[in-house]
Amino acid sequence: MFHRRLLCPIRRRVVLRKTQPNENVRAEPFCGGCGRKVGRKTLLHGVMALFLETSRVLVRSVKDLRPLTAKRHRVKGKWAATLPKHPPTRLALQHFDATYGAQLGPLWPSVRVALLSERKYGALFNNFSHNPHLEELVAQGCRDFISDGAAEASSQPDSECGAEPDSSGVSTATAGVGSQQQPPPRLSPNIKCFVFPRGDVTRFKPARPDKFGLLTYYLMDAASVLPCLALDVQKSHTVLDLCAAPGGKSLALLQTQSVRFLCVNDSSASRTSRLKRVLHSYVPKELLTDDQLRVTSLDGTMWGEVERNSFDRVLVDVPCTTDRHSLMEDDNNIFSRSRVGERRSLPQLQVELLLAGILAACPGGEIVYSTCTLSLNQNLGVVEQAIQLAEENHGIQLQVVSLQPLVQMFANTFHFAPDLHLGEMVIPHLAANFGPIYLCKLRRVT
Ligand SMILES: C[S@@+](CC[C@H](N)C(=O)[O-])C[C@H]1O[C@@H](n2cnc3c(N)ncnc32)[C@H](O)[C@@H]1O
Repeated sequence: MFHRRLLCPIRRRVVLRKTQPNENVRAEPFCGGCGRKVGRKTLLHGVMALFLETSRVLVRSVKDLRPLTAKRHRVKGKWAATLPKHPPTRLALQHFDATYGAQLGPLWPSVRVALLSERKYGALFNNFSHNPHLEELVAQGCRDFISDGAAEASSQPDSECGAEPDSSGVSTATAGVGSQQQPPPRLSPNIKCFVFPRGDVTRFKPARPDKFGLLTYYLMDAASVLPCLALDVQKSHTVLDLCAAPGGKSLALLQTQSVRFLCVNDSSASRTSRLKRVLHSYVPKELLTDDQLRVTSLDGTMWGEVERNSFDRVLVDVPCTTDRHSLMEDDNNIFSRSRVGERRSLPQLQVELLLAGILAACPGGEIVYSTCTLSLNQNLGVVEQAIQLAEENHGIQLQVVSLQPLVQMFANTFHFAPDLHLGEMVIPHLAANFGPIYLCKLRRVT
């Protein structure tokens, strides 16, 4: 058996890998981490990605960049028998090339490289911990993108979207039915999410517990905070998080310290247990009492049968193709051949969940729908269908609330997809590798 050093542009580390046995031609290089073939083009992209990550040089010598050349072997290695013929990650990439290539056009190659590269995290600061680490984060070069965005927006003159600025310079407008003005969202000063600057791919250290055992920050895709900001939770609101596990967004909502009552639900029992663990690791016991928090494990599509017209705010963060995960991990991958039916029925499940969320909101209440996929079928398609079904089957009228003010506030932190006619989408970019996150806000008129 021979081993060669190889640079994997997907896992982006140099690995040792047994070369393929019984090959007498020049083999394609393989990634030792994920088992994928690595073409020269991808290899180049990987090198470029590494080059951008100047602070984290993983290439130890020029030899590392050489493609793997196979040697002759007589014995067939075991690994060949266990390697799946069609790894789900490769099926996912083929699927995305076909659909997103057409959808995003010239943007797709750069989004593709970013999706295949290491994602960037944000540190959601835990206000409930006795936290001496704020200065530490700032000293490392991190900045709170939320307060920075709000400060930048307040220093700008009136935005282009024709909306009224509020006292803090944040503004909003509605599109869709009636296209009326909306009261502007007021971002809670309590919610802070730290990120390293553009192009800086330094990793956060794992959060440490404070003297009471509460962790000081929660690492999550910083773009995942946007649906929580879009929800615009105000003092004394009741909030439902319909698909809540593992709990990053629930935690972000609690950080606002405005929620009077939060109901967190997830149909998966194991993920609900994880959600409870997260809440107990970040939130003091006295804030987790039954009159402030309810944890349930129900099928969210049935929520309308249980509790209607109740909540001021509803977050519907649905299960989706989780594009990044699908490209990186073969385990539990929705593109595996055994899960084709489940994947195809996702948009139907998403429509049912959004409709249940709409029914759970009170008239005048607001609903935010979000996913972590670039798929039009799972994003705009679902919202359009849910709006139609709400009207036809339940006589509920909805307004689409423009999120342009949020986009303008955070344009220096995230890359947003241009020209979406419904909702907004953060698209991955090598210099700011967050997302994908799609979000769309609806307001119940009746
Ligand atoms: C994208 S994840 C939610 C992530 C979560 N909001 C967060 O920020 O940590 C989607 C969740 O939906 C849950 N789910 C799937 N089908 C569901 C259903 N019918 N009702 C409620 N939850 C469901 C999954 O178990 C999964 O935890």
